[in-house]
Amino acid sequence: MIVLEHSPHQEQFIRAVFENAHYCLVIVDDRGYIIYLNESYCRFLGVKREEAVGKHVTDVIENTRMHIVVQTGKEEIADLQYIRGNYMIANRIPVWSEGKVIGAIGIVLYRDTQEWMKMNSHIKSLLLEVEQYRKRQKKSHGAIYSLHDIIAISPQMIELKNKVKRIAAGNASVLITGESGTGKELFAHSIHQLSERSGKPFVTVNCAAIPEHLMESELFGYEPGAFTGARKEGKIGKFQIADGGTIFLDEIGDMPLSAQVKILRVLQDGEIQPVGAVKPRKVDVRVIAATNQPLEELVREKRFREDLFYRIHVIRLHIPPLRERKEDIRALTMFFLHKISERTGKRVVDVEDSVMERFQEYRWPGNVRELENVVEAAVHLTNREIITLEDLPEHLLIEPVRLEEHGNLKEILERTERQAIELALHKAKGDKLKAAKILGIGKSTLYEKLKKHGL
Ligand SMILES: Nc1ncnc2c1ncn2[C@@H]1O[C@H](COP(=O)(O)OP(=O)(O)OP(=O)(O)O)[C@@H](O)[C@H]1O
Repeated sequence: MIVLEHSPHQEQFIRAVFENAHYCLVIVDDRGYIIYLNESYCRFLGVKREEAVGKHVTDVIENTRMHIVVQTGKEEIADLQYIRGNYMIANRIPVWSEGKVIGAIGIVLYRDTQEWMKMNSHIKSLLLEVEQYRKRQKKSHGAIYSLHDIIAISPQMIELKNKVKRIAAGNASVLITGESGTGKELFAHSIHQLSERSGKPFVTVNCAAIPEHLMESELFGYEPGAFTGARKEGKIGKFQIADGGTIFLDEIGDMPLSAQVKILRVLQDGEIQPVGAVKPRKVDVRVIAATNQPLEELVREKRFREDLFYRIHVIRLHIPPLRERKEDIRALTMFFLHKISERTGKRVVDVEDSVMERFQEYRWPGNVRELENVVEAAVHLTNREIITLEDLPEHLLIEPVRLEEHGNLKEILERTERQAIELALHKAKGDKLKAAKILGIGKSTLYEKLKKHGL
């Protein structure tokens, strides 16, 4: 710059550096939001500059690590990055000011020459081979979901996804709370995927599924001959398998108190002590825990250690139940329809308006998992391309009245009448005459009521 100040062509030089056609350039701020993307990169990614600037870099560039570089402050030189079907070479350089990282510059080199193509295909075949090994390894100890797999339209969920982007890099423990089936596991995977630990193991432990007397050896392993009945060669615990990566303690509310003390020790000192070992061992593991139980209550009842509770909920992500984010229902339904149709090869493309209305009213006690199961069952049941009320399970059509929610008696009666008609139509497989018979009313009364309820 100092040199350029003396040049009458300063602007042209700067433009040539920034907009050079041979490389792609991106600049992000300290939170990973794009503040500049050069024309080559826009063209390469197929995005408009005005749309990309201001977005989080992970929303625009595949497999980027720019948001991690601004967190770690460490430059990454000549890193292989897979973008749009090709391996590129990326340099990511943090920019510092007054002792703080204020952003980062990313440069992706690509030249459309035969040479590069040759090298690219060579790298591709090598990496394909590596990928096979990785996949095998990941199946047992890897995160398979990323933030892209979390379908979200509601502001609460979009905010949660943004929060994940902010907290993924770093080592702070995360506590994910929410009812069963809300997507806690998906979020845990995504945090790991977005973190600098993503190349290392992601190990899941379902605390509710392990009997209390086996918990310690499962988590921390044991030494050869540690106890009678132990394996001769000893056993490696989940914390050791996860070393360098992340451990996901699902259903942590079910963790016995004896194991809780030991987890506290890992969090405080980074040490584990396998059963029967004389000396502790160092491990570097990030802990993500999830629960659908009110941990605060368990703490009050002395079933969960208070000190551990504070340690694990450095960052808390609360995933709201589906009934509190109704905007997501349509998007999730369409997503599952598409996924299940593809898997089963049965073409089902939409749901009727009445089905969507029912989905919006239903309380979804099993949350997204229940919605997925309902859509799956309906796809199997239907013989049309559009799901109708007849394809839904009965319990979805008639729901118990909750006084506090469903208004006065007139409203409750109206609602119950509508549900009874829907159920009768369901049982009669859409045959209105039959449905009227089931309900013990005349055909014309049924037509009147159908009209009244907009069915
Ligand atoms: N926002 C979402 N987008 C796409 N799929 C989702 C979403 N939320 C949940 N799912 C799907 O719903 C199912 C349940 O999700 P998940 O296992 O993450 O829930 P959970 O909260 O961990 O449940 P539990 O407490 O019972 O373990 C999974 O099949 C998951 O893929």
